[in-house]
Amino acid sequence: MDRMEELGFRSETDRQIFREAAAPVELSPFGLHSGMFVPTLERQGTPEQSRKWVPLGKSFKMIGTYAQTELGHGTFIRGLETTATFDPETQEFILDSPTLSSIKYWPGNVAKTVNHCLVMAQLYTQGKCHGTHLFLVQVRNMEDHTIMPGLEIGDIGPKLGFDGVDNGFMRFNKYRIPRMNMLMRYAKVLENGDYIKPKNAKLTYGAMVMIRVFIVMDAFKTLSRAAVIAVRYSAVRRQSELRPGGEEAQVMDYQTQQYKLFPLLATSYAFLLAAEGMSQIYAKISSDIERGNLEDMPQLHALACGLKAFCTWVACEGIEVCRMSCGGHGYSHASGIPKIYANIVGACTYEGENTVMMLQTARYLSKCYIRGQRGESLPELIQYLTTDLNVKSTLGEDCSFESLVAAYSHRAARMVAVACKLQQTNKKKGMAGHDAWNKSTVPFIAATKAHCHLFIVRNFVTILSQKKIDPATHNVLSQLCTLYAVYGIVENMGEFMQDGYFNQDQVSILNRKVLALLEDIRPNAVALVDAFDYPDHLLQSCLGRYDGQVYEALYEYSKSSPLNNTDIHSSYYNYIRPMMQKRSESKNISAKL
Ligand SMILES: CCCCCCCCCCCCCCCCC/C=C/C(=O)SCCNC(=O)CCNC(=O)[C@H](O)C(C)(C)COP(=O)(O)OP(=O)(O)OC[C@H]1O[C@@H](n2cnc3c(N)ncnc32)[C@H](O)[C@@H]1OP(=O)(O)O
Ligand SMILES: Cc1cc2nc3c(=O)[nH]c(=O)nc-3n(C[C@H](O)[C@H](O)[C@H](O)COP(=O)(O)OP(=O)(O)OC[C@H]3O[C@@H](n4cnc5c(N)ncnc54)[C@H](O)[C@@H]3O)c2cc1C
Repeated sequence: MDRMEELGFRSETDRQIFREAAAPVELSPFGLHSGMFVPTLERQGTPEQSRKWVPLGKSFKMIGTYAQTELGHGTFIRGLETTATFDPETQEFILDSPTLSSIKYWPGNVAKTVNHCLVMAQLYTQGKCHGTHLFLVQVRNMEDHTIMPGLEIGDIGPKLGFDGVDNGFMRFNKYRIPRMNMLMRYAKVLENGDYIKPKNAKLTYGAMVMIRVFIVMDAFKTLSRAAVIAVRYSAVRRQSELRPGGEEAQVMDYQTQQYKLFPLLATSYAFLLAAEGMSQIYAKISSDIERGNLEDMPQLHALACGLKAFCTWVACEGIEVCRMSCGGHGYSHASGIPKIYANIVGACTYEGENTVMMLQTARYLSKCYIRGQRGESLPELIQYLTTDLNVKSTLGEDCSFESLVAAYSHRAARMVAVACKLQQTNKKKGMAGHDAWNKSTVPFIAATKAHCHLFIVRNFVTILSQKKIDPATHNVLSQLCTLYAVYGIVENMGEFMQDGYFNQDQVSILNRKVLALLEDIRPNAVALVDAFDYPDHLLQSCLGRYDGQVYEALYEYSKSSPLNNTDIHSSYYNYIRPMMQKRSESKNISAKL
């Protein structure tokens, strides 16, 4: 922290980049403090509360996290069981974990690091429950870091990844906090216990929306790092004869290797631009919300949920492809890829389990579809829902951006319509609304993925058509954008072809185009990953080193393995030799084999 002050890093984004450089591939134990705890104090506290607590958070006098999930509930926030009951006599809230399943479980850095938490709890006052609200809770003594009386806190144990984060459990036993520790920007409890409700109960969920937006950028960061490693390694690795009798080929010259990696390279660029676009939309709508204009809150929620789920699912699948494309060395921690995967795959679960998030977006699409059918106006990003589904593709050999965006719009509009019609049919069959919904959620998930895919393709195309980029760079980026879109069609052809939108000739054009683009991109592949400019220190990879000295690095890495500290390991003396001796004694086996 002091070093960041010395270097004059003021913006949180710069500080985040510094933290990543200082502790590459490990997640900082202060990520949640800076990424959730402090921003939530700023956005959900009253001006007075923010003025009091935010400086303490930013100076790390107060170190916090976001404690919402419980043993029994993570997804269903309204089902959380931790209670915060107002006591007007003492002007305090009494926090309690009334059941085993109500124990807070998973909150990052709660086990050993933080001294405060933002706790999501069911608010009770005057004998009535007003739903979940956020409370600032001191959990450790500020002098000696001991756990405050009335709390049980511990670590939840080893996880798939996230080793830098001490995810913990926390149990409240009638734990008292001051009334003014409830974040009261939107909802309030007055001294007499009266509850003042917020303009919208979901304003309390704002911290999660913000992090979901950040996670879209994380999906880019992690996928692009894996792509850098895999593409650089594919340029260095020579294996097998491409031409009989010739020298062993760079594995990057195999068409299959290109088909594995170049679409992921294109996806990395697409996700970077999508993350930037999502952040701009978030900045605009969240500032409207802060000014009390909640009109676009549903659109922001839906977009953040959908992109967070879509991008993390695709990134995690892509990182695995990158790992496997590096053969055996990809499976070693020396490659750097397993750690990337282990740390990001949790994002398919945290900040909203992906399926649940997709269904939130689907719910929004369902409502928009109905509005569109009534001829009501729709937000710009959703207007494609009124696309004329009788129109067929005009795609030609050039696979123009316009024809590609039209294809993605048609596919998404068609699939949303299919899901909505199933929902409506279910209702007409006499199903209750919730059953009609549940029995159409599989097609809604598919439709929502198509919706997100359209957003990313359209965003990529829009930026290429709007930004001033030198012709040579524009040409390469256009190749990547076309590859991203054409590859997405080829890999999901059934969804594009179900209503005959493409004819057979157009399908052949697309299959030829994707292979031609691999050849177009091959000469620039290494330059395109170098352009991300990740230093070796950040990649922590023997395979993805900028200098390409892979085998030297692997050899040094292996020699540094702790198992090599001694020639003979203690297990020989403790287990192997006694076993061998026992065998030879019992079966007169000659010691000289
Ligand atoms: C300032 C710069 C800082 C930079 C610093 C660097 C930061 C870098 C960070 C990047 C990476 C971060 C790493 C993170 C590490 C891991 C940390 C993990 C933390 C957590 O996991 S915290 C816990 C997260 N938990 C969840 O997300 C729970 C998910 N569940 C829910 O959100 C809700 O339960 C629900 C949405 C699924 C359902 O809610 P509910 O039942 O109440 O609502 P309904 O489905 O019935 O819908 C009712 C209507 O409410 C709308 N709605 C719901 N949610 C929202 C929302 N959030 N906003 C707006 N509107 C919302 C629905 O759309 C419904 O509306 P309708 O009109 O009635 O349809
Ligand atoms: C690495 C990591 C870090 C975390 N950090 C934090 C933290 O700092 N703070 C915090 O509070 N929490 C944290 N969490 C907890 C996280 O937020 C929850 O695990 C997450 O919200 C998912 O909730 P759940 O565990 O209840 O999953 P569940 O919802 O129980 O998921 C189980 C299955 O049920 C399905 N399902 C659930 N509801 C529905 C539905 N309505 N429709 C269809 N299917 C449904 C899901 O799709 C899933 O397949 C973290 C979790 C992880 C993995």
